[in-house]
Amino acid sequence: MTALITSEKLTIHRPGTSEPVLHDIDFRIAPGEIVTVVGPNGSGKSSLIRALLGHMPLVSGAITRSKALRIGYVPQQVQLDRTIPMTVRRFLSLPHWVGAGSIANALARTGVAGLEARQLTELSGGQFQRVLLARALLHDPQLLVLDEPTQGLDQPGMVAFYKLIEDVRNQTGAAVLMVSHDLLVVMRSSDRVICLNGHICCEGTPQDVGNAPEYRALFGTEARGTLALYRHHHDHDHDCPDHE
Ligand SMILES: Nc1ncnc2c1ncn2[C@@H]1O[C@H](COP(=O)(O)OP(=O)(O)OP(=O)(O)O)[C@@H](O)[C@H]1O
Repeated sequence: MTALITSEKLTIHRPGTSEPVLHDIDFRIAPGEIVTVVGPNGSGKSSLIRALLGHMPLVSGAITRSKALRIGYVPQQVQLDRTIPMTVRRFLSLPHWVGAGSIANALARTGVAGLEARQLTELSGGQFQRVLLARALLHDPQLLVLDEPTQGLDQPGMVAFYKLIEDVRNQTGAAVLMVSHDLLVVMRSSDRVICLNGHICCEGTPQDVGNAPEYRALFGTEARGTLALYRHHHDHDHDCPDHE
């Protein structure tokens, strides 16, 4: 299948220096795929995202994006002055006007229907992340790029959010490229995981990566055990609503 974005031997430096942040990154994401990038702090996850989006200069290598690719991006840091009054409706209509129907659909799709008139300052962390996701969905993206989308959410909030991402993928067919620290839950909903530390240490299915010595060296064996826990297949019922 034709990839939405590929990179070959991608190398980038820390801005203004000749110090490599990432080197020799071969990457691809296909339509409908959920790919998660994990790695320690400073391992270059956000830099990879920014480079793939064309926001960072390449030192060497090449990036190819499919023609007229529609991307919905939620950056790691959303610069918002939360003291300035702004309704959800207004936020979703910036910088381009968006019709009421599209706003209502996007909010419904992300599980926060009816919040149009609420002030951003009044939203909980989980509601705000869902509003950000709704904003990224407004223009019918083929690729959703989410850099640490569950910051500030508690464990049930994270699990619910990743479930929502899976639902969105299933409903819209959009591919999803995510950066996350939430090893405990994020890998469960991924088709493919890339473990980064300046270069690609290992990649593959969540199970493959969880078993990889490179991954275990970075995150320890406990992460693997937890991953196994989250990947297991249930053949019984119980009362926990977030647990499939
Ligand atoms: N604008 C910048 N100016 C200087 N150095 C930068 C800049 N952006 C990133 N870096 C450096 O590049 C390296 C990779 O940073 P990056 O944010 O990509 O890592 P990360 O894996 O996303 O980290 P985290 O998990 O902490 O978000 C770090 O050493 C960081 O200090």
